[in-house]
Amino acid sequence: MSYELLTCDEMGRADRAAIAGGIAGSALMEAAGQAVAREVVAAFGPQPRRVVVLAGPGNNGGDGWVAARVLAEAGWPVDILSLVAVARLAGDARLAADRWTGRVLPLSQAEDRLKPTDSDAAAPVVIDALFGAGLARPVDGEAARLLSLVQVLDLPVVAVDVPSGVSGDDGQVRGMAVRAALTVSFFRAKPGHWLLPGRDLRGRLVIADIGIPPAVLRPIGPRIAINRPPLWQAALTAPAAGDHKYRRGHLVVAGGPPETAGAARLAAHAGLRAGAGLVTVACLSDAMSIFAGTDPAVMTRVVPTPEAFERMLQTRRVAAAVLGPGQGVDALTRDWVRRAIACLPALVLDADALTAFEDSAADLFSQIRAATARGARIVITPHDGEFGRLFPDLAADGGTRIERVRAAADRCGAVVVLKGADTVIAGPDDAGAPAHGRLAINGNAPARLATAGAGDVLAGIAGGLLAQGMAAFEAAAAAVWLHGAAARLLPRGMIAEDIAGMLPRVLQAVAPSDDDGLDALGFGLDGD
Ligand SMILES: NC(=O)C1=CN([C@@H]2O[C@H](COP(=O)(O)OP(=O)(O)OC[C@H]3O[C@@H](n4cnc5c(N)ncnc54)[C@H](OP(=O)(O)O)[C@@H]3O)[C@@H](O)[C@H]2O)[C@@H](O)CC1
Ligand SMILES: Nc1ncnc2c1ncn2[C@@H]1O[C@H](COP(=O)(O)OP(=O)(O)O)[C@@H](O)[C@H]1O
Ligand SMILES: [K+]
Repeated sequence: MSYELLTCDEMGRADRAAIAGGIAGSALMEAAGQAVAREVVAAFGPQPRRVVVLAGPGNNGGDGWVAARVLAEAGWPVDILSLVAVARLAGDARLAADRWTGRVLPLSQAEDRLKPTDSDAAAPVVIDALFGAGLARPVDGEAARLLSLVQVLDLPVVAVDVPSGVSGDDGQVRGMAVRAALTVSFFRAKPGHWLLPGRDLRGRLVIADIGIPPAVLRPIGPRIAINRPPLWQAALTAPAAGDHKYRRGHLVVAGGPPETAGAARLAAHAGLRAGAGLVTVACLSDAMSIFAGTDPAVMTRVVPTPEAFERMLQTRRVAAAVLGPGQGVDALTRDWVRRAIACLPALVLDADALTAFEDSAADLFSQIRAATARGARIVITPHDGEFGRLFPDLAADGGTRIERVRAAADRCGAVVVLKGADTVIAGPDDAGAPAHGRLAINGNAPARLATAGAGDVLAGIAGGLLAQGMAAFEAAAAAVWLHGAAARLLPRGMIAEDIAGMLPRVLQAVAPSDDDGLDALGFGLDGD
């Protein structure tokens, strides 16, 4: 199983390298089209069913012509609607079209042929081979008309490479796209298969081997990956015989005022579950009874002044801290954050610890940079709203989600976890920094995680992993995946408090260095 994701440009380079290495482009296209046909048969066969191929002007269309021929040879009734005349096709796509011996329907017959007829046992299957990696502008005109017909008729769609109109680079829809039941792509998946709305529109994803040798990736050096355990599994620490609780890592969670104390409680509990040896909530005296009276394994320490907080961080063998959940958007939070950054080896800044710097983001970033320069591991975990407060220019006009998170990590020097349904984790592109420009897209989080406090749990998990010494990028990516996996084990109706309780099962499953343990959870590594 491969975890790298290739941008359309990187995929093109892989393609060209394979061709330069002696594999004919037409052979790659043949393999791609055959894979599409094979998946159509597997999903909709074995009884032949009427198929309509929508073929575009480039190589994506070429794959469609090959699939059409292979299906027709297997006895499936196939029609082709081509966006351009065959005479206008070039290269491998032209070769593929020239091998088609059936009819090519004029676009004026599209509606007639797409509509289910009385003689159809089932609605026709549409192979969407209009545009793939070469999508250059919004889909409009005839292509949009064809896709609208498919959408209105609600036909089952198999997309070649990506649903036409979805950008392989960022999952955004340019113009229009229709939802596929199945997408067959080649060699490696693309970021657009995993970022919304592309992830939603692509349906089930099959990545077919079309004979491109993996060695072509070496000079390309892909830096985007789907967030899966092999990315960080080796960095998880297991309790060792000689451990005591301080050696496993002391995590401090900043506790806020009584009315929002639940957030820090969730984070503290999750930090313990993630494996911190001990967790202390630091708070003012008015909240002490709340923190002390709840989670028996979590300790509480009253720190009446910022100086007392700093002294505690310096004298209690603190390995990491989580600041922000329910802490309050005020000068006191800023003060605690500055002191924690200045003296701790590892830190998660979430929620209020980010919002409190809305008007002084540059100040926060310069402190983070100074700390990471001396080796501190810092993770920030904004949702889109918090991200917009710290990076208003990037949020307003920062390109794709990937580009935005990358630019944010470069600017602030921390590992950035941009939370959402398709959480993205990015490390800064500093030469020599351990995270050096790496980026992971998470795909395992169920929508039921959109519940109050889920983010506090995530911050606690990340803090617990940092406290055990994990590198920042690995800890952040692992936390996001473990959080999603834990939620997936819970039924609808789950609330934030339930998540940490599933961590033992999830951690047990990912502890081995192979993937076998994951099967025990009841969900495999494929698809999502
Ligand atoms: N890489 C690999 O390893 C392999 C890749 N393979 C396949 O190749 C696909 C990439 O092929 P590709 O580069 O020819 O691009 P493709 O997606 O066909 O689009 C380009 C054409 O569409 C046109 N066009 C674009 N946008 C448009 C719009 N909105 N509205 C109208 N027209 C628009 C554009 O026109 P132009 O911009 O030139 O005017 C051009 O004619 C890839 O997705 C995969 O399926 C396989 O064969 C096996 C190996
Ligand atoms: N639709 C969704 N699908 C999957 N995960 C989601 C979805 N919505 C939110 N999440 C996840 O739930 C958590 C919510 O965090 P956050 O926005 O900070 O909420 P809170 O402050 O209430 O804890 C994040 O980890 C986010 O990635
Ligand atoms: K397509």
